Amino acid sequence: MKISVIGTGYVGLIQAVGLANFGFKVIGIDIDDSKVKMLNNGICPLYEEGLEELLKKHTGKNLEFTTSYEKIKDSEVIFLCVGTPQDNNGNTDLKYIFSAVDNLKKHISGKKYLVVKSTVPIGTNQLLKERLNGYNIEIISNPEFLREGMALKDFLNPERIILGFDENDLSSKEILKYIYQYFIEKNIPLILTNYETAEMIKYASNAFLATKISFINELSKLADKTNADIKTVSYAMGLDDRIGKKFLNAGIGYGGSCFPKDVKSLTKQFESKGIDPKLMTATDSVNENQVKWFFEKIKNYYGDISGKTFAVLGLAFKPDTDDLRESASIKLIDLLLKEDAIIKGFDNVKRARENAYNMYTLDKSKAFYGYNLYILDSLVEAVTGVDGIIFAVEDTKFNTIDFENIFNMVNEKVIFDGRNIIDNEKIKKIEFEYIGVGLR
Ligand SMILES: NC(=O)c1ccc[n+]([C@@H]2O[C@H](COP(=O)([O-])OP(=O)(O)OC[C@H]3O[C@@H](n4cnc5c(N)ncnc54)[C@H](O)[C@@H]3O)[C@@H](O)[C@H]2O)c1
Ligand SMILES: O=c1ccn([C@@H]2O[C@H](COP(=O)(O)OP(=O)(O)O[C@H]3O[C@H](CO)[C@@H](O)[C@H](O)[C@H]3O)[C@@H](O)[C@H]2O)c(=O)[nH]1
Repeated sequence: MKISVIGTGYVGLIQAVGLANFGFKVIGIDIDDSKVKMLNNGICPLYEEGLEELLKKHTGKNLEFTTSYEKIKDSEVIFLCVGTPQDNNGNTDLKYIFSAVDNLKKHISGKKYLVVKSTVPIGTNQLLKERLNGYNIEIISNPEFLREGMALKDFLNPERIILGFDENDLSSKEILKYIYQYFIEKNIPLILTNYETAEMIKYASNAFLATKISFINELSKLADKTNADIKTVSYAMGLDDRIGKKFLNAGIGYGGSCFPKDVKSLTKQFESKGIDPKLMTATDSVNENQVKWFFEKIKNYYGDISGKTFAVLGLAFKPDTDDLRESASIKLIDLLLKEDAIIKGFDNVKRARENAYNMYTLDKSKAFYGYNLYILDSLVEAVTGVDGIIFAVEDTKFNTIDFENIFNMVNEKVIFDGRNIIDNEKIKKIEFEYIGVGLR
C-alpha cells in the first residue's frame, strides 16, 4: 500500500519514517523545498534521537520526499501532519490545513483516505468533510500524542490510538486497522469514536497535563513563602495512584509547540460556545507568570542585574530536543537581556545551540539585544567567570556536573535551579548558594 504524509515536521517525519520502517511505500510532501532536499539526501532537518539513522535506511528505497502534490494520486492513504499554530488572538490558525486540503483536492483520482493527525479544534474534521464534499475521499481523525525527545519510542509504543470516523463511513476502519496492525497485535488500546470526541481527547489530554504543571507551579510560590519543600510535596502526592507522580515537577513553566497553544485554543473553543473557560484561563495565566516570577527571584538576589553575567544551561523547551518554540529558557533569557545582563547559553543538544544562535542573530525582534548573548559549545566555557548559574531545562545530564570543580571557575557562587534538578543539600555543602522553585 502506498501512503503519503503531508507535512514533514516533528509529527509528519516520524510518521513517514515509522510507516516506511513497517514496510509501507511512503511519500513525504512538504512545501519547504530546502527541507525536502535535505530529507532526500538522508539528512534530518530536526533533532530526534535515532531518526536520522532510520531516515538514511529507508530514503531512496521505500521512502521519498517531494514538494509536488501530484505524487499523491498514487497513494490510497494520506496522513495530514501540517502545523496548526495559534493566531494573534490565541485561536487555532487552520491556514496550513486548508491549503494542504485544497492542494490535495486537485489530485484525487480513485478512493482516498485522509487521516488527520494535526491537532485541530473540535468540529474541524467535519469542516474538512464539507470542504471535500463531492470528492471520493473519507476523513479519519487520528490525533497524535508523541512527545518530542522520545518521538520514535512513542511512535512504536503509543499508550492509545484514537480514531474518529464519520458515522456513515464503513470502509475506513478496516484500512486503518490494516495500517496499524503492528499496534493492534501489541494490544495497544484502540478507541474508535466520532470526530468530535477524538478531537476533544487530544485537547483534553494536553490541557490536563498542562493544568497539573500549573497546579504544582502555583503551589511552589506558596512553598517559597513558607518552609514547605515542593519536591517532597510532589513526591508524596504522586504516591497516591489516583494523582500519579508524572507532570508534577515544579519549574519555570511548560513550553513547546503544543501545551501553550493548545491550552489557549481550548480556551477560545469554550468562549466560542459561550462557556466561561475558568480553569483553562488559570492554567495559562499561571504558566505565563511562572517564568516572570522566577526572573524576579533572580533580580531580588542581586538588586540590579545590569552587567551581571549568567550561564543559562538548557535552551530548548525540554531536554533532548532542538525545538525552541515557546521555550521558558528563551523567555527567561529575553527578560535577563532586556535588563542588560550578559548571557552565556549552553544546551546539551548541538542543534538547540545552533537554533538559539540563529534566533538571536536572524530574528529582528531579538537581534537588537543579541549582542549580550553568547552561545557556547562547552558547559565549562559557559560557567567560567559568571555571577550566577541558571538551570532552565530539566536535563538529567546536568546532574553529573562536578560542582566542586566549578567552584573556582565562577565569579559568584550561586545557583538558580529553575527546574529543581540539582541536589540542593549537596550544593550547599560545597558553599554554593542555592535558589530553587519552591524549595531552599
Ligand atoms: N510536535 C509535537 O510534538 C506534536 C505532537 C503531537 C501533535 N502535534 C500536532 O501535529 C501538528 C504538526 O506539528 P509539528 O510540530 O510536526 O509541526 P512542524 O511545524 O514541525 O511541521 C509542520 C510541517 O508542515 C509543513 N507544511 C505547512 N504547510 C504545508 C502544506 N500546505 N503542504 C505541505 N506541507 C506543509 C511545514 O513546512 C512543516 O515542515 C500540529 O497540529 C501539532 O499541534 C505536534
Ligand atoms: O512535570 C513537568 C513535566 C513537564 N514540564 C514541561 O512541560 C513541557 C512539555 O513537556 P512534554 O509534555 O514532555 O513535551 P511535548 O513534546 O510538548 O509533549 C506534549 O505535547 C505533545 C503535542 O501535543 C503531545 O503529543 C504529548 O503527549 C505531550 O506530552 C516542557 O516545557 C516541560 O519542561 C514541566 O514543567 N513539569
